[in-house]
Amino acid sequence: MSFDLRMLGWTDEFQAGLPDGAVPGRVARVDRGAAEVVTADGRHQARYGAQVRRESAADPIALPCVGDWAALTLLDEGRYELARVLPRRTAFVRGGVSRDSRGGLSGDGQGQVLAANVDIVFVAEPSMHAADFADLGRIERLVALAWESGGRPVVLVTKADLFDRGLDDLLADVAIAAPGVDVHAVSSISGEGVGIVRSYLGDSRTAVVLGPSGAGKSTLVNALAEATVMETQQVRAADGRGRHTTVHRQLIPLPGGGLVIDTPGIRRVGLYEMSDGVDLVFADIEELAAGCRFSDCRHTEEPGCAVLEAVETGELPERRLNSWHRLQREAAWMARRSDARLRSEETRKWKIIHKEMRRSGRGRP
Ligand SMILES: Nc1nc2c(ncn2[C@@H]2O[C@H](COP(=O)(O)OP(=O)(O)OP(=O)(O)O)[C@@H](O)[C@H]2O)c(=O)[nH]1
Ligand SMILES: [Zn+2]
Repeated sequence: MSFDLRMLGWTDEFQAGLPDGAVPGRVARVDRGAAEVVTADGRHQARYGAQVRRESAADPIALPCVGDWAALTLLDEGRYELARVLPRRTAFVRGGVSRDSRGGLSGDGQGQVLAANVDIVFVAEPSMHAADFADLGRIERLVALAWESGGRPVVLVTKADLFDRGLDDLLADVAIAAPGVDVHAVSSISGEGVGIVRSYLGDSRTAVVLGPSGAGKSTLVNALAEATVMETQQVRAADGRGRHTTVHRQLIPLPGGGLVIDTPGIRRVGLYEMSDGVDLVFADIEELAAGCRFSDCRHTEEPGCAVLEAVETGELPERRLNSWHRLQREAAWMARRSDARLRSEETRKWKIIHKEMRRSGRGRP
């Protein structure tokens, strides 16, 4: 089997970062200490070289992940070694990482990259979910994550065929929740919108599909792939197998061009904490907050809260403030749960707050 590297997303930019004599390959799956890579002449298992082992021991952010482009060295025995990860264009990172001033990633030894070099982030939100309508707050959260990754978010209102009361109104609401982001209605059953989704994957771009369980992600990927590359809920229910036992392909080339990355980590990515992205999505609230009397105002019941005032006057939809509160709670919860380092910081913060309270308490008449 042979592959045209360009069809796998190889660009001049990556070519420029390839050391002389190295063979380029794209990571399709990772295991401990080794990766499955796709090169121009097929699929190979490649063990990590000394540099990768050294760098990733210091900071797991340097570990190869699905979607990475790698420089491979051909060993004598015809085997490949993964010598180096080429600079990532975009990355979904979980925990402990921030972007530096140049937009690059700098880890603190805690982060993990879930997928790399993703160009398009489809945020799939079902128009109808059981008896519920689309959840605008969830769209905001996933769009925030998409921006944080460096990829371009596109919102897909899925299962559009199930929605029988004013889809245009719903799409208009979604557009408000995701400013500056394209929004499309999609039905994998009727085929509506599937062509539009495909059009984003021109020039061999790489996409992920984020969204809650049951949003129709697998069904959509199967429609794009024109084949069953992923098991949908129906199939899983039918054969009674556990939902997460299925081993499916993680880097899926589509017949019409473009690729989709799907890994268990990416599927759960919506649960992870986020910081910068939330600020971007809630720039309106951040701006209003500058007018609050207290600089650490939580916009709940504080006197002189400019955000609550804006809700009262109708300037800020109350739903948006509620979303912001929920995101703050979730982010704090996830951070507390997933990161012992943050946990100790949290303790320290509360110690300072309590000390501060005692101090100001003493100062009162
Ligand atoms: N009516 C309708 N049903 C759909 C559509 N897309 C998916 N479904 C159904 O919705 C259910 C869930 O679809 P999946 O594709 O498995 O959803 P998923 O987002 O991959 O779910 P997880 O794998 O749990 O994350 C299945 O029963 C699908 O047949 C659609 O466009 N219209
Ligand atoms: Zn406030």
